[in-house]
Amino acid sequence: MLYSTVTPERKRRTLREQLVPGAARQFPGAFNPLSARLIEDKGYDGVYISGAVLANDLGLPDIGLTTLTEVATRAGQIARMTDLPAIVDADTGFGEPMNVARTVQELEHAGLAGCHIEDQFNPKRCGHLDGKNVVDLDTMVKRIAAAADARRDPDFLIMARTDVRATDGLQAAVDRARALVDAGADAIFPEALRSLEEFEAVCRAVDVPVLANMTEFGKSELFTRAQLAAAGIAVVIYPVTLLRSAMGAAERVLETIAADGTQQAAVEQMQTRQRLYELVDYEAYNRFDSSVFNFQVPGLDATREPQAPQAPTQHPQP
Ligand SMILES: C[C@](O)(C(=O)O)[C@H](CC(=O)O)C(=O)O
Ligand SMILES: [Mg+2]
Repeated sequence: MLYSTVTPERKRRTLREQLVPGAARQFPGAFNPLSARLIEDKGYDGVYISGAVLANDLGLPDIGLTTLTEVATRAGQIARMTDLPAIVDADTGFGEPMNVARTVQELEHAGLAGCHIEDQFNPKRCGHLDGKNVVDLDTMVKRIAAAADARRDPDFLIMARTDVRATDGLQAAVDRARALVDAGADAIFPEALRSLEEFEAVCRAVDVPVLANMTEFGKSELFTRAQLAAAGIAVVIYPVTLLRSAMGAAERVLETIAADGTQQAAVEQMQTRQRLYELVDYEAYNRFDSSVFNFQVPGLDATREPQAPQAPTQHPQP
C-alpha cells in the first residue's frame, strides 16, 4: 500500500548482490510507476528507467532536453512504487563534473539504486543512431570520478556507459571501459555492440558487471537471456519495450474505435478493472480504512455503522 517499504539502502544492497557476471538479470524499462508494479508482479529482478522513455513521455526526443529535476522527480516516483532496485539513465550527467556530482546526490535522494552516465557530447542522442560524438577520455574520467566521489551510500551503483564502439571501434570501447573502471565505475554499459562476441570481449576485459542493452530497432541483435548469460553479462535492459508495446496497443484501439464506432472488439486485449485494482493494491486500502475505524474511544463509538446520508434539504424553487 502507498509506497514500497523497502529502503533505498536495502535495494542498493540487493542490486549489488544481483549483479554477478553471467547472471543476466533482466530489468525491463518502466514507463511510469504503475508499470514498475507490473514488472515486480511478473517476477523480474529490477526496474530500468530510460532517459529515452522519460523524454518521449513528455513528447520530446531523446537529445538531452530533459533536466535533472525532471529526471530525478520521475525516477523517484517510479522507484518508490516498487520493492525492486531501480537503475536510472542519467544521460551525460547533466553538465560538468560538478553537476554530475550533484546529479548523483539527487538520484540517491530520490531513492534510486544506481545510475549510468555516458560519454556522449551534448546534444546527445540514442546510442543506436548514427552520427554520435563522444568526449575525450580525460573528460569522461572526470565525470565518473566525480560521480563515485559524490555518493553518500557506498552501495549506490555508478555505471559508466561508453558510446565509443560506434565512433572508434570495439578495441577503443574495451580500453575506455577499463579506464573508467579505474576511475571508479562499479559497472560498464558498452553501448551498441554488434555481436555476442563483442559482449563477451567486454565482459572478459573488465572485472565489474557489464550491462547489455536489448533495445528494439537498434544496432544490437535481440539476444536471449541465456545467450547473454553465456557471454558473461550481469544485467540486461529492455529500456523502451513496455512503452513501445503500450503505445502500439493504444494506436490499435484508437483505430478500432474510429473504424467500429466502439472499442468493443478491443476490450478482450485490455487489462481488466480487476487486474488494474490488484496492481494498485486497492484491497489494502479498504483494509486500512476499516482498521482505522475499528476502535473505541470514550464518548465516541467509532465502530457503529455509518449513518445513512441525510436527504438533501429541499429549498423551495424561487
Ligand atoms: C538505453 C537508452 O539510453 C535509453 O534512454 O533508454 C536508449 C534506448 C533507445 O533509444 O532505444 C539508447 O540510447 O540506447
Ligand atoms: Mg538514454
